[in-house]
Amino acid sequence: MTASHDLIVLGAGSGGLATAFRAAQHGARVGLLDPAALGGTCVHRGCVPKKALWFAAQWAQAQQMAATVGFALQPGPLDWEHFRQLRQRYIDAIDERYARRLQEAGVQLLRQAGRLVAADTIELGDGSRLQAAQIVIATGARPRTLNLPGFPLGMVSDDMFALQSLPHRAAIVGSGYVATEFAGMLRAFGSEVDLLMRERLLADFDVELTVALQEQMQAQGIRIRRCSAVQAAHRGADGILLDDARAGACGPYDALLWAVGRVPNSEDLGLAAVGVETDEDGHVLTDARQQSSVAGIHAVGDVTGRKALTPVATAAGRRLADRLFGGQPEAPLDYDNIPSVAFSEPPLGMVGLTEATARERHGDAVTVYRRRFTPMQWALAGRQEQSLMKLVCVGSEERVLGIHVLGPGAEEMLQGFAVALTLGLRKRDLDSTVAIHPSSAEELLLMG
Ligand SMILES: Cc1cc2nc3c(=O)[nH]c(=O)nc-3n(C[C@H](O)[C@H](O)[C@H](O)COP(=O)(O)OP(=O)(O)OC[C@H]3O[C@@H](n4cnc5c(N)ncnc54)[C@H](O)[C@@H]3O)c2cc1C
Ligand SMILES: NC(=O)c1ccc[n+]([C@@H]2O[C@H](COP(=O)([O-])OP(=O)(O)OC[C@H]3O[C@@H](n4cnc5c(N)ncnc54)[C@H](O)[C@@H]3O)[C@@H](O)[C@H]2O)c1
Repeated sequence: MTASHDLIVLGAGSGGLATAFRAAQHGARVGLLDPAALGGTCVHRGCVPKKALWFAAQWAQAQQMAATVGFALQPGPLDWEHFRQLRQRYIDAIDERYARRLQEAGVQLLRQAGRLVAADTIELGDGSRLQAAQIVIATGARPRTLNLPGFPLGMVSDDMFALQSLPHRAAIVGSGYVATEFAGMLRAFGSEVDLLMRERLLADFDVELTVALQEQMQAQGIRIRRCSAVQAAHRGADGILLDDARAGACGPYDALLWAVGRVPNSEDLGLAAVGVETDEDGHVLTDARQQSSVAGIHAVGDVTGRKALTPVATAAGRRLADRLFGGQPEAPLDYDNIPSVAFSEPPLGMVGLTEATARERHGDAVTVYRRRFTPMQWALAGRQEQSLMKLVCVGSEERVLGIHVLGPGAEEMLQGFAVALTLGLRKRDLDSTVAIHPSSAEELLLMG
């Protein structure tokens, strides 16, 4: 069989699309397979619909604050179905844009699933075969399900975006990104929210900021049950009930969200038969250049189990395509300096190392600066909560290893600081930069 393509990509989510576009830019003949809508999790079940809901939650709070500061308006509930339709229209337009751009780029799009039958051969759902010297697995991940009684009574994050009305009483199991974000959003819309956490909130973030976030969430009325161990869910006369081995009986609830992590879409890809190694959870094992255990087969994005973020999948795919088809030297992704924001209420962002990781690596050479303050817009509206910012530095030069921000604006503020940190930012660079005033971001320049 002669090669039909130079590159075949399985999955048209963030990672697959980025790889396909970049490879086509370099002149490669690219085949892109996906049986589902273009854009994958991020566009249809992740970042985009989530951020739309988060904006709506911000507007719900802005209504309250506007009324407090003297606007003659009566804060009202969100017309959930109207907003869902607006959101869907926005998402449909993204899907259409991708289809048009793929055509313009000369990428052959096949709306089918594929699986490996040899190191250079993909079999499609209809039994036809494609061949290419380079294959990229970008099949993403899906919500984890738990094998416990009554699990189907609850929803996973995908289902949250199809909800037709706001649940009055909601339980959320988990303490990662999805749990924290939905807890904040549902509470902002007026739901009663119980958050049942097995581990600490947002375990990848600096503990000092997650403790501050947890306190603010509790002050907003979110009931947090720590060290939870949910064993079963069942339906009672007035809603869903949970059996928690530590917290006891919980509920009743109108809605239950299992936010207990994600598992890779790798089991139907024929990986074992061609020798592609996976870890015990099914993530495709890759080296720093996205290469799997089989020459010519690569993987990017959530299926690899590395940081499961859209820009990471995109960056990995682009670098891989540059290396394979652009003749560019290897530039492995620096996983230490990936900025990330949890769209909690308020948002929590970080780039670089937490204080704990910095101390593990550098011991007493670490210096920490922090600042707590009430943002002006909150103070005006009578809110007492404080923003918390933290710089983690190392050595006599005080190179900045980590920047952490909890508070309004964190989600926009951190991107520029992430550039500086990547370029080797030192504390004195912040000291000598002229601030923008009045702003929250200037506090990062005024520490110490
Ligand atoms: C609720 C939620 C909110 C999130 N919010 C954010 C956020 O704010 N910021 C952020 O950076 N990240 C966020 N993420 C994470 C982000 O969505 C993922 O990291 C990103 O979508 C991963 O991209 P991917 O290309 O690896 O996989 P995906 O986007 O999942 O794409 C995989 C694609 O592969 C296809 N596929 C599967 N099997 C096959 C097959 N055999 N053949 C062909 N195609 C196949 C699927 O149909 C899918 O379209 C969020 C995730 C969730 C769940
Ligand atoms: N803002 C963002 O960038 C954003 C938002 C959402 C998701 N994401 C990405 O998607 C990934 C998945 O998010 P997630 O929140 O589903 O996963 P996560 O890995 O962030 O958190 C999983 C949570 O599930 C809990 N858990 C696991 N098994 C459990 C059990 N049996 N009982 C109770 N709790 C259990 C863990 O304690 C943890 O709190 C994230 O890691 C992140 O990379 C990013």
